[in-house]
Amino acid sequence: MLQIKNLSFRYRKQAILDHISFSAKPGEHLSIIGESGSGKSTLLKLLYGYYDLPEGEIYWKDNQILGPEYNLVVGYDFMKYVAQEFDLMPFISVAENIGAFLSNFYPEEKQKRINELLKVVELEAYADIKVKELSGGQKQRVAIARAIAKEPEILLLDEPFSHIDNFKKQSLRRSLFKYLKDNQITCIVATHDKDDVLAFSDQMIVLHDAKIMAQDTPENLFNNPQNKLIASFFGEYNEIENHGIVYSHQLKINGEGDLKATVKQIYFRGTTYLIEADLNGNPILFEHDHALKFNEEIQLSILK
Ligand SMILES: Nc1ncnc2c1ncn2[C@@H]1O[C@H](COP(=O)(O)OP(=O)(O)OP(=O)(O)O)[C@@H](O)[C@H]1O
Repeated sequence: MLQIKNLSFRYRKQAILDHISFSAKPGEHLSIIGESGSGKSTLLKLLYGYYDLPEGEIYWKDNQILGPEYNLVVGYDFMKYVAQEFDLMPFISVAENIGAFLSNFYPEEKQKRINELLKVVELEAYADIKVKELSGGQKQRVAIARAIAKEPEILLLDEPFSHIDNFKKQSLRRSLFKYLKDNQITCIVATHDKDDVLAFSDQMIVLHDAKIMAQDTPENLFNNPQNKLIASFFGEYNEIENHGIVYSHQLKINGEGDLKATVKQIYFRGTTYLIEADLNGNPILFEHDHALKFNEEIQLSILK
């Protein structure tokens, strides 16, 4: 079990994290979300032992995670951290980077393991290419493969797919997160992307004003967003008098609906159109299966 007890941290005067506590079981997938600057990366660095803790404690099983004051070399063998700036060796190949920390004692085993990792991050075709010749997204995938090469017990991922294009992102995400679950590797992911969370996380933590604003399963937080910050992570939403937070997909055109609005903007979104309408002088957003006309009068009802 990963246990974070009463952790507080500041860089200078401003509190970045203020009495944070949570835990994660072996094999669990936990996401940390929050606005830019809310302390997600700082929290991952603290979990890794990158900084000394002024207050609070972090444990993995019976090991206390300690900072540079106690450890000559930052980090622990059972934990790997993939930062936003991945620290690779540019002049050697993708395969050599991935295998850099694997034992040379059994070369065949090592090659087999490298091939398996190349497959997880879908880089088989790039095995012999030097890392300096890769794009940012390809480098990110090498960094992930290298981090899981020695099967850590915990993997800390900071925006793991931020450099990866949409063509690759979906399948890579499924492949990596399935690999981590199958191998019972605890995974803590700092992310801005709901698609990293919804289908994969066992629990999610929302950081705001240096505190944990909410902690629950993605399903519960999605279904009952307690505030606008949480709703905005999941998608477009409205705040409607007497109804509270209503996602755009929860509004439907209905001749008997009691919300009378006028269409003002239409945005094509692929499977649906996002329509912005005027409701008593305030903008309201809803999804619809086809485009509507500018200034068309409509009636909406809420499906919750
Ligand atoms: N080394 C540092 N020295 C001083 N302040 C720092 C340092 N690193 C981060 N900060 C500040 O701490 C706050 C939290 O930063 P952090 O990188 O943890 O946020 P984040 O939630 O990961 O942001 P993002 O989503 O943009 O990556 C920010 O205000 C940032 O400016």
